[in-house]
Amino acid sequence: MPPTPTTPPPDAVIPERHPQAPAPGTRLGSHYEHCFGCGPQHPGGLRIDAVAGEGLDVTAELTVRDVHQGGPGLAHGGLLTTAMDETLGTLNWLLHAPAVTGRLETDFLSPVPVDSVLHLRAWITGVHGRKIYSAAEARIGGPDGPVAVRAQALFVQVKLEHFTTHGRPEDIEKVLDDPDLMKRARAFEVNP
Ligand SMILES: CCCCCCCCCC(=O)SCCNC(=O)CCNC(=O)[C@H](O)C(C)(C)COP(=O)(O)OP(=O)(O)OC[C@H]1O[C@@H](n2cnc3c(N)ncnc32)[C@H](O)[C@@H]1OP(=O)(O)O
Repeated sequence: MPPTPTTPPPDAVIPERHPQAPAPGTRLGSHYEHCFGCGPQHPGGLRIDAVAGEGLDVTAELTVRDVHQGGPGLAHGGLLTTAMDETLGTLNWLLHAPAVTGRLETDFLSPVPVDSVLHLRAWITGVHGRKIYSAAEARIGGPDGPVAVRAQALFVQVKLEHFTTHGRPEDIEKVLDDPDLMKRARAFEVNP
């Protein structure tokens, strides 16, 4: 496949796990209670709860439900892209720095029927300055099942002010009043 903006440059590095990264096997939970991808307080969200891997990698599972349909009985492509984005986003826990998706490329290799259990895996492919390169795949039915979706991403590390500057003021206020709503902010408050 030819290089794209999500292909790490030759001088990108594979960093060490951050000393405060969650231990392998740790459930990473939600970075924000109302996040569509992972938030337990979101009424219709995906509630992805990734698990830290041994290296710079994570795994997660998602059961495709009726409400995720695009075509009859099949998962919507945007829904699948969201699941990839969220799983890739949890890699930032391993580097212990907030980052947002700058670019996300998704390849849909096969249709994903409703009721499928998707086994998601994401891993870091390189870091270059503030740019974090990563890749992910979703397999149907098990960790060794057929690959249905592949993705490559470029996340850009940002300061927490990214959220306080750009977010809707009432939501920011709620987080400031109750930092438990945003696990990431709390983590950095405790471990700056
Ligand atoms: C609290 C933790 C939250 C974690 C959530 C993770 C899960 C959810 C994932 C998401 O849904 S995040 C939400 C969707 N993404 C966004 O809303 C991001 C919107 N975009 C921005 O805010 C800015 O464009 C961005 C922060 C990504 C970059 O702006 P900056 O002004 O900080 O940086 P700059 O534009 O100088 O770019 C920095 C580098 O990244 C490169 N870059 C940025 N965007 C790019 C892009 N789209 N494609 C390729 N390269 C890109 C850029 O070329 C440059 O490369 P160099 O350092 O080599 O010069």
